[in-house]
Amino acid sequence: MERHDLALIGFGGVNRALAELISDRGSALTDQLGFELRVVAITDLRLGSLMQADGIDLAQVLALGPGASFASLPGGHPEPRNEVVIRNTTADTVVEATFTNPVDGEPAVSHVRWAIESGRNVTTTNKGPVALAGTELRALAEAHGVRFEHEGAVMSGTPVLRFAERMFAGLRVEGVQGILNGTSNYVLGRMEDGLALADAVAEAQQLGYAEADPTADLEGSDVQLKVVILANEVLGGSITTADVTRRGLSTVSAGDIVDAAAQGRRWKLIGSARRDADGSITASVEPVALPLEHPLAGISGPTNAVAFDTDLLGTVTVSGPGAGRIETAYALLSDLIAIDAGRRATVGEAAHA
Ligand SMILES: NC(=O)C1=CN([C@@H]2O[C@H](COP(=O)(O)OP(=O)(O)OC[C@H]3O[C@@H](n4cnc5c(N)ncnc54)[C@H](OP(=O)(O)O)[C@@H]3O)[C@@H](O)[C@H]2O)C=CC1
Ligand SMILES: N[C@@H](CC=O)C(=O)O
Repeated sequence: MERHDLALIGFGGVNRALAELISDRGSALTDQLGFELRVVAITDLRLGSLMQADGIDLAQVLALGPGASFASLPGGHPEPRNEVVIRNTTADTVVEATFTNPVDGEPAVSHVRWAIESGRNVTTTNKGPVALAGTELRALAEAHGVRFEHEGAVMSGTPVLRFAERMFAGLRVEGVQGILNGTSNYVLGRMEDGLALADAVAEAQQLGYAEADPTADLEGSDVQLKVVILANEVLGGSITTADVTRRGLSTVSAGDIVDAAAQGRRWKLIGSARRDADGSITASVEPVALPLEHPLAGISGPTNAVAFDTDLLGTVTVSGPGAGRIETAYALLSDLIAIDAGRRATVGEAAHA
């Protein structure tokens, strides 16, 4: 049985959910996938770092209480030492799930770069490296013969990037429009129910939907990153966040939400990108009061949806979870499946050469 050894960078909601999945499902998951997953390193800001080449006992680390440190375990250290761990781990694949920095993507961009430079595959749910350094990191991965996978960077575990790459290969996508942030969509819905903004945000944090700084969710910078990723990967653009105009939810009051409901409308934070006649891309993030009959008006809670405008099929809409710890851990699993499929294809090609 083939095995992938993993180094988890960041041990918050998403990477913990991946560890739980591996630990709880055990051999049933191995049988289902046709390969084994083993965690050999973990780093985290608070817990420090842990390297055990024979495999970490995930049940043991998942049971560590508040204030615990990896320093008390064999192979443990009180500091994360990300660069030391990433460059020296026995893992073949680095799983990056630290916080998304919407300004320059750091420290995650460096984590991904170190992993690729040291010949390791990367899977990440972190939007920073993909949106802000995607071109560089993809080229680096190709040069080093490793994979850079990031399905969870848009719409969490809903496999929208791979869907677009594979299913739209023979047509032209002219534009995308969607609800691309679970937290803000959840918050808007709860405010329609009469909850105060702060209470709705606290619920979204508790449920594991929100960013470390939820301002990124509410004020649209998280959606700005996702629009950049969709524009560059699906529309073939090369835009940056500076090319995406942005207005967030602070421009919508509780009164506006009540008024919209009375008029048969619902506020949604809409991200969009469109290829213009001259080939350039126009992109934006803004709250829009959609009429109830609009296809995106019924997308509620942490669910997201993206509508692709295509030349041959008209509009194709994909909806599904846009946030959540387990849902996002599934995105990492789907990346690991893609990494394993790539490895098998390479082995197969070598055997036929
Ligand atoms: N949760 C979701 O629904 C989704 C999340 N994502 C993305 O996935 C990533 C992880 O999300 P999530 O798990 O929810 O976030 P969390 O904040 O729960 O987890 C991030 C973890 O990384 C740790 N960390 C921060 N900086 C470092 C560092 N330099 N070195 C080591 N560890 C570090 C944090 O420590 P500390 O808490 O001490 O800061 C925390 O434990 C984020 O980039 C997020 O944007 C993407 C799609 C959906
Ligand atoms: N905070 C984000 C998580 C996924 O990217 C969101 O709420 O959508």
